[in-house]
Formats: sequence, structure tokens, C-alpha cells
Amino acid sequence: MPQALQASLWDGVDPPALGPLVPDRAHLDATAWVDVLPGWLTGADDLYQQLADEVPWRAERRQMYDSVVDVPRLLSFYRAGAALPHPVLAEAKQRLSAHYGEEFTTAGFCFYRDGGDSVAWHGDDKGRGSHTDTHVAILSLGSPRPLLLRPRGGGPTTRYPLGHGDLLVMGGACQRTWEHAIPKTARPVGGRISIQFRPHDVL
Ligand SMILES: O=C(O)CCC(=O)C(=O)O
Ligand SMILES: [Fe+2]
Repeated sequence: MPQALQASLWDGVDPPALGPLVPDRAHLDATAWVDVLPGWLTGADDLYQQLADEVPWRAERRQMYDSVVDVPRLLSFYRAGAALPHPVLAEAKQRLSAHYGEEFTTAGFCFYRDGGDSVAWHGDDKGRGSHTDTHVAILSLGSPRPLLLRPRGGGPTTRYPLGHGDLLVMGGACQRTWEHAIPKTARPVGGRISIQFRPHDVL
């Protein structure tokens, strides 16, 4: 039986639904923190497949020193005001805005097709995040992949496993004083879709 069909027989009877928004906070240091809520979104097997099939994914290429290389993941960006591909994602955006007291306006989608896809160490600091405390909320679907965090000045790496339906929110000074990454893995992993909700001018 194909994997996608099998998954939908197990889980497809339940529509996607968000549970209570009661994350656990870990303080990375005095000014940066991470909130984690495993399984915030349930019943999302069909949603994962719908997003994989229907989001207008783009493959990007970027200048890297003197060559142009493929960005190792597929991307799609829903700007402020754009209709999201499923109502439960609009609900997630609205509930995150109410909970964190800052309006999440945009949604970035990343599709990690397999363990060869990744995002290198970076902060979301091409905007307000370079000088202002803000939030970046990540909803993870599909195969589990760890999100790594490390202080910019150097120091130990912390690993947050992100599974199907899990929420992770980076807050405070996290985008300018810490870096995050999704490393490649040689393990055989399936696809993962990450949805990043960001406030105005956080990129
Ligand atoms: O895949 C993720 O959850 C993180 C993606 C990310 O850090 C970014 O697109 O800025
Ligand atoms: Fe990021």
C-alpha cells in the first residue's frame, strides 16, 4: 500500500484541529527563549499531503561565493493578507497573534524533501529582527527533523526535535543573538513541511 494512502487510513478520519495553546518555555539566556508545544496540530496527515501537492513550491538558486547553487529545500511565501492554503493555518496564525500579543502577518513554507534538504545556520534578522525583540513561530508537519539553536558568540548547540504537528516559537532576542539550523541527515527520512509565521518586517 502506498505510504500516503496508508497514513490517511490511519489518521484521515479526523479533520486537522489545534489543541489548547499551552507551550512550555525554555529560557536560552536572559533575553532569548523558545516555547515548545508537541502535537499542537492533530489530524494533519491529509493536510501534509494537501500542502505537498498544492502549495506553489519554488526551487531557488543562490549565489554562493563564485558559483550559483540550488537552495536545498523548496519554498513558498504567503505575504500579509494572502489566503493560506487551509483554514486551520489561518486559525493557527490568529491564535498565535492573540497569545503572543504581536500580529503574525506572513507565512513562509519550506519543504524538506528528504535528509539531503536543510537550512544552514542563520537568524531571521533581515528586518526588524536585527534590532527588536520579536517572535517566529514554526509549525512542523511530516517526518521529524531536529531544529538546532546556538548562541551567535559561540557556545553549545541545543537540539529541539520537531515532529508532526509540533509548534516551536522563538522569542525575545533569539533572532539577533542566536542562530538556528535544520541539519542534513544521512538517515532515511521522509518529507517535512515547516510553516513559519512571522510578524511584519521579520524576514
Ligand atoms: O524548517 C524550519 O522549521 C526552519 C526554517 C527557517 O529557519 C527559515 O526558513 O528561516
Ligand atoms: Fe529561520
